[in-house]
Amino acid sequence: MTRTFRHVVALVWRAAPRTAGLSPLLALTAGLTPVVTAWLTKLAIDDLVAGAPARPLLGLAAALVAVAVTAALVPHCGEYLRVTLGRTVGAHSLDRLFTAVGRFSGLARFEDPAFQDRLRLAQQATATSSQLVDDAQQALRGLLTVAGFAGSLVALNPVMAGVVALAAVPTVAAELSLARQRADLMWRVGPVERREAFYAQLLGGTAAAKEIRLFGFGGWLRDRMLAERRDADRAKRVMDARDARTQSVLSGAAALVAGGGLVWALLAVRAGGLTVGDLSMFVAAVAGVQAALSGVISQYAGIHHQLLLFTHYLDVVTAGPDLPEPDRPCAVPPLRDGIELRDVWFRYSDEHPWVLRGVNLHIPHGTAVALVGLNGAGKSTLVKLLCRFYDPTAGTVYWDGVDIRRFRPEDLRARLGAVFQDYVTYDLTARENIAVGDLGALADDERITGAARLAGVHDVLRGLPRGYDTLLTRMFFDHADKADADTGVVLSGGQWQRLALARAFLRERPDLVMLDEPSAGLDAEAEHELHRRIRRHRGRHTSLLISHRLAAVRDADLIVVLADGVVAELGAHPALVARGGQYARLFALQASGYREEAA
Ligand SMILES: Nc1ncnc2c1ncn2[C@@H]1O[C@H](COP(=O)(O)OP(=O)(O)OP(=O)(O)O)[C@@H](O)[C@H]1O
Repeated sequence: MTRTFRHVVALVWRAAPRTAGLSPLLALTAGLTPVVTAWLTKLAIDDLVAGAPARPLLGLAAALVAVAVTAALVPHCGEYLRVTLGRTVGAHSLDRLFTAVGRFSGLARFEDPAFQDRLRLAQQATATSSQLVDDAQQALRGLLTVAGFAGSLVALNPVMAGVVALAAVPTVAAELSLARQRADLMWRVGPVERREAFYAQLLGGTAAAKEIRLFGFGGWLRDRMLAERRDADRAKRVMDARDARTQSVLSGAAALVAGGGLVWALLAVRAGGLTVGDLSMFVAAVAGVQAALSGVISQYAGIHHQLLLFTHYLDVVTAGPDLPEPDRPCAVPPLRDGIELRDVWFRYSDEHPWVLRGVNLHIPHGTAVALVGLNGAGKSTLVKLLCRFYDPTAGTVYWDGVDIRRFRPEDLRARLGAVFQDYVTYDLTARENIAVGDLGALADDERITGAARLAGVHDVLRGLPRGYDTLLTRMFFDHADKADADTGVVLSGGQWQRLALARAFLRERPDLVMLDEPSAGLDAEAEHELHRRIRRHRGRHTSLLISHRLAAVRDADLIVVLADGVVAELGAHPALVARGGQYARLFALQASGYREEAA
């Protein structure tokens, strides 16, 4: 916690040094105002009782007015500073968080549920950092009030200071214990609330809307969501009851101690040991210290909770690289000879089964290689290894004879083009959906339309209500313009797939293009046309095509059949058919399907 606290202070200081410097000054002013008011009141009462002349009295009254005006203004300035500081710190920490996330060049960390949980909590920390600033400021202010009263009382009458301290003890003890319990509760309830949010998202989002309605399992999800909510509420109710009980006992005890103190002070005034002004100071100090302390302690609870969230934030921003980085990275040369996988073994983690069990494969430069195999054979995994999203568990991938671990991942990826099986449909305009393949082309109409033409989607995009600048989502509309078709459209599955292809084609002259089932969403005619275009575009570049439709890969220079984690068959289509192995069997099966359809 101390480490986190130090980091948070440094973060706040870096984000907004001037505002961060001003905040304690305001807290100091706000914290000491009640103490100064109590002092001035005590002095005025003592002067009154002693029958002092009007001038000093008027002076004290003027000072009281000035302090009252300051006390009225400071909270507004403080609120403005607090909100500003909170926003600046929030934006700064969000920037740092996602800069750190962007540095993770592999995928394994993102697929780890514990990391996902941590990232969510870290994001929460950045979103609520203004609360942390607020709590810290309020706590500082409360501490100053307590210290001011305590110092004044010690100077005035140490016995009185002792009585006030005694009045504060039950408050401190109970509030501290409650604060810890509340922080613990938030921690325990967090995962329950996240599960509730997950079910709510499924029930209200578009992703599962079709299946929920078709299969009718909305009620089942709702029950689960409500069960999570009930669990969280039950835990909170227990805490609320404990809170109410403790607070009642506490308030009673504090009132008793304060009342006892008051009796003692009254008797002391009567006996001449204290002045009437001292009595007013005593009353103000007891009330001020008790109020400030209970505030400080509830703010402590808030700070504790926020610091816990920031611990996750720190874990993410200080995490080391997820893939080993080369000490002296090599430049990635243009591919000349080819890519070689030598005895590559891979599994997603020690708990997962082996996916690749010693793959040996040479992808010669300038050839069209097709990768085929049954579901789960490891084809997409192999593509991900070529992009270095993971490192092989054993074995090596060579790029013109150089181990790809000696390159910076971003340099290697700059030479690749790919369409993944699970390509993304971005809720952006058509132009932006293509341009994310190479943001330098965002304003370059020729390149954008060229890529779209190649992917066979240009006519569709040109015909949209706002052409390439049409938003490809109905997500961001408010109620007022939802009937206006110009505000956004939804594409078909095949059209989206072509858009993803255009994104990959945008990158100029990649050394290796990988297409993982690029035509799965296309009709047969469109698929044929697409492959014709890809072949034309490929020119002398190396390509790796994954497809379950073997007719689409028969023209490849080299067909690789992946089975049981190894390369089971390798060769051109005629040779593989002649060999009569798995490829020949699958090809015959698919061909007979088409023949039957034709018949
Ligand atoms: N991120 C992952 N974490 C753990 N296991 C994974 C992950 N991705 C894939 N797998 C597993 O690895 C194996 C190979 O998956 P992969 O997607 O590479 O197969 P594929 O040949 O592309 O299959 P398909 O033809 O169905 O697309 C499968 O058993 C799959 O469950």
